[in-house]
Amino acid sequence: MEVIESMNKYSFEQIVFCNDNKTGLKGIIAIHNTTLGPAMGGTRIAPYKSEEEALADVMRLSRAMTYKNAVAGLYYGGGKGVIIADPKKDKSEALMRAYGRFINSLGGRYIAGEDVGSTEEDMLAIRRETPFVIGLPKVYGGSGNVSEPTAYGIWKGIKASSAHVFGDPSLKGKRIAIQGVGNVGSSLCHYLKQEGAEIFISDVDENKVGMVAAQTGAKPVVNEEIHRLEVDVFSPCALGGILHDQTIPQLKCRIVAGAANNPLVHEEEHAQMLADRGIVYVVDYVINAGGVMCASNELIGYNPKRVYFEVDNIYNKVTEMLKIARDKNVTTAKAAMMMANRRFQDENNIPRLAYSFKPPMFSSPGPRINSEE
Ligand SMILES: NC(=O)C1=CN([C@@H]2O[C@H](COP(=O)(O)OP(=O)(O)OC[C@H]3O[C@@H](n4cnc5c(N)ncnc54)[C@H](O)[C@@H]3O)[C@@H](O)[C@H]2O)C=CC1
Ligand SMILES: O=C(O)CCC(=O)C(=O)O
Repeated sequence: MEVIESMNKYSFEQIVFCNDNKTGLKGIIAIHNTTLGPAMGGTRIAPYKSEEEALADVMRLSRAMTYKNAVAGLYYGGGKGVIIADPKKDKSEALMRAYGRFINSLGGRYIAGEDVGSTEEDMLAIRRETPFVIGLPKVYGGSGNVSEPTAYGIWKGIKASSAHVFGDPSLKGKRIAIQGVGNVGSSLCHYLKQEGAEIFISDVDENKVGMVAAQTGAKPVVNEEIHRLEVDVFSPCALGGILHDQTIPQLKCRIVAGAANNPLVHEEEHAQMLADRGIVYVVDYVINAGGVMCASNELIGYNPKRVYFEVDNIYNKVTEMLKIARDKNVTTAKAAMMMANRRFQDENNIPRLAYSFKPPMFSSPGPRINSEE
């Protein structure tokens, strides 16, 4: 892959490759755009098969953060990090701290948070090296696990899309299929259960399916079949890249709305394909902003009441996106991009907060790191 060529094509500002022989850290930080403020986004830890795969993932995730933060009304730009490692086997505090030192060297241009494979404890390890991290445990003044407000936002977004498609936001009796019952998917099930929806779930991890089914009454489905179910809403809450030329024709739903980042393999082309089939696609970065809205609150003093008040607004953002798409006869992907671009125009004359953010260094002694350090 021609890296700078590719940065140029998608208007990336900076990509940082991180290597630390001592701890085995191999990471990439992609800063897409800092027009609205410092780049903010989670760090994903995954056993990528190649550097190319990791680079492609971090670039795509990073771009989505630019638009997510913009549509959410946050004063942050878009960035993301990836660490090439198996989170179950290869993670250590020393490795996370080495990564934290790379983040620190960027002087606040990138603020890290959690993503798939990283935890609150990992954010705490990073915090020992840099103030430019969010998603800390609650006992350290952080917002804790942000999956709960993410799920709340997904629930609200599904209700908004239901109002648009069926003329009623109520999900009572609606059939909803959720692919992936990890942190967000399982929490979403609880909201849907409260409302009396009929829930279908799948996951590659059978134990999670069993547990969530027992707690919520959701019906387990074979993972390969979940997207083919005849339902009102298909909610992808696992990993991205699951909707493409083969799977889109198999869908039998009216709405696609879930947490997974980048569920479409090709954003525009597959958004069009869904629209052509009469399926309403709720753009990932509009509906799944609850996590970053919550975690970024830490920088102004975490307040759960304010978080839920702000995340509630996802209902209005989804409604607005669907209205733009209908009124202008464009895909929802284009409509969401229009909303993000309007934000960039609105902010053009506002002085940047970007690099004035300097929280104090972390003072707790915390756990010891291993003797290698
Ligand atoms: N946690 C959050 O606050 C946010 C999460 N997201 C996105 O939402 C998605 C879910 O996030 P989390 O629940 O936090 O992750 P998680 O790792 O807790 O859960 C993901 C679940 O998907 C399952 N899974 C993995 N591959 C699968 C496959 N091919 N088919 C079915 N199930 C599969 C896993 O076993 C796991 O249970 C991710 O794409 C993440 O990037 C987006 C915004 C915020
Ligand atoms: O929750 C965070 O801190 C990061 C948010 C993020 O990376 C995402 O929304 O995909």
